[in-house]
Amino acid sequence: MEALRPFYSSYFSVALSPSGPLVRRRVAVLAAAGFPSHRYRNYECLRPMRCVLKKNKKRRSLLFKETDDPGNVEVYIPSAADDAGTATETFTTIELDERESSEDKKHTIVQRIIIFVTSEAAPYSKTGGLADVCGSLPIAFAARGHRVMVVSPRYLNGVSDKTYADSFDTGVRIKVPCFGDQPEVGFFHEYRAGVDWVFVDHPSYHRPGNPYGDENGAFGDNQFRFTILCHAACEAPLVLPLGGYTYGENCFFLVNDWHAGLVPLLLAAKYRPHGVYKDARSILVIHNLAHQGVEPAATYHKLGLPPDWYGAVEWVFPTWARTHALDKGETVNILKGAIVTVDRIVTVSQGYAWEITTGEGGCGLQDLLSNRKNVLNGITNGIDIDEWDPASDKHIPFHYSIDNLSGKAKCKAALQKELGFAIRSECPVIGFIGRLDYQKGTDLIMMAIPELLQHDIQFVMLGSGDRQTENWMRSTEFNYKEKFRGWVGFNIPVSHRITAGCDMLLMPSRFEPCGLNQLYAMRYATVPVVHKTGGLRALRLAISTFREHKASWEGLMKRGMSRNSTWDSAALKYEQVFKWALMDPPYVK
Ligand SMILES: Nc1ncnc2c1ncn2[C@@H]1O[C@H](COP(=O)(O)OP(=O)(O)O[C@H]2O[C@H](CO)[C@@H](O)[C@H](O)[C@H]2O)[C@@H](O)[C@H]1O
Repeated sequence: MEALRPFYSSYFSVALSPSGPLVRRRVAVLAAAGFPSHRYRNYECLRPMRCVLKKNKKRRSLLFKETDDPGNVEVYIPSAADDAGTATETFTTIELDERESSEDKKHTIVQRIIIFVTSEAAPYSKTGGLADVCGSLPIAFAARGHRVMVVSPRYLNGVSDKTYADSFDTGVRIKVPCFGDQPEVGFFHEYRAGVDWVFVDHPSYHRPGNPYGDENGAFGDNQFRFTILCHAACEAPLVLPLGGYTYGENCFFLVNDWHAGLVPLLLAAKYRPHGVYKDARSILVIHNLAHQGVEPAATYHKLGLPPDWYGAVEWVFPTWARTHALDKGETVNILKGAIVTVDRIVTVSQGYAWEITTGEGGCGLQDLLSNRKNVLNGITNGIDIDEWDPASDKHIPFHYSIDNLSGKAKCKAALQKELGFAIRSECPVIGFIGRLDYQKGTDLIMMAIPELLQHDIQFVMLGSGDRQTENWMRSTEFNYKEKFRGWVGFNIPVSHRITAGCDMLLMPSRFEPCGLNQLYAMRYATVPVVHKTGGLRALRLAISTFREHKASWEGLMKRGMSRNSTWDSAALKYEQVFKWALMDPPYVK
């Protein structure tokens, strides 16, 4: 019996084993045993088997023992009733398929240990595109053979609670030294799609509203909430025995936006002086530079950093940006601290990587970012093609594909009906989905709507955020019942139905680090109209093309649909960045 190990821990010996063929052999055993496919990584060589396994949803534990014979592995597969798994006599010897050993040789990806730190990750928590990226890129990495953990808060607000239902309490509690105290946090865990989803638990994450605020505005203690997230994320790889093994120190931290920005500072100031994380690397992923985590300088001592590290986060606003005569402009800026300590920086498109080094796009940080140009890269986001697929989307009433667009017309009619518009195929339906703020150019829509609604169009707007814009949406709907619907709120199924049912998606963003909605729209044969091509003037051209040049319009729809926006090429580029990060010693030793 001592040779037996429960499946869950053996899984991670699979994942961590440096020996390729052995890894493949054990994974092949899991597949041959009919173990649900989401329990092991999506190695290329298993694809043929996965089709069969998808039907087998039954959860069973699996024990195995190694044999000296390299061709065979003995596995114990208890029946459901027998799940305690104590009998040893039911071992079965499984011979490995030849196909797999030959495929082994092709698998050349270097496995990395990757820790995402993020304030939101879909489907658990979402207010925007950050969640989409942190919900799907980790899965893409895991599918490529990396060991991946995503650390985000466990927000309980009565609405999202059910999304955490499959996570369990690891029982691990740690105290994080910050804010003049030792707040205790717990860790919940779910293993899904090859990724360890780790949820940091603390009472400050349990309240109504979204991750950052409620109807009264941003939460006043966000600095505290994300400081404990960063401390907890640094501890997670060291203290959580996920599947029996901790992730360990030799990892890559992918820190997303300012909420995770304290991580590289903690690695440099708190851990490395004590010999911990000496070989780890951190990569800052900037989704949106407009938010930097700026608070009064007096809050520095709360962050849990040594006093002599103040300079790293110190940020003095220029005189013109100060609010009153006594304001000295002295603040701490978490994102700035990350920029000056992190090993590498990635933005979510190449264009944005350049923009943030300019006065127009740098949000005050352009000089610091320019200084780090040699480690700054842009990698365009991909999209989750399982979640956003018009051929199988569970949120839309009819399905369609590039070969048969008839379902799209039905989705349009269904949307018109749902919104209370006249069901008219010849009338262009234009949509907008997004946060209602300056970045997304919603004020431009507000200015243009009276003129736009002179045309024979139907316009639907889904979004929440700026209170004034929300009120404007309500009153415009009241005044233009036939032509305008304002859906105030955050609703994922509605966003899918709008994406599928509209002819055009309007995105008059002032700046867009990458933008996901245009990628989703194209995949749904919905033509995006964006600011850069002439903004709302381009919309008039789009409307006349829709009406008068049906063949060109269909060509546009199909070209959009056939665009490859999967995560594969982005993941490959991130792997290159990992390689580069290791070529240099840690930026702050
Ligand atoms: N009211 C609502 N109801 C339902 N769903 C809603 C919604 N409002 C927004 N969404 C959804 O939220 C996501 C927003 O994606 P964006 O790319 O516009 O991201 P955002 O600007 O938040 O993030 C930043 O990060 C992303 C990711 O890197 C970058 O693409 C982007 O340019 C950058 O500004 C989409 O999935 C959209 O459908």
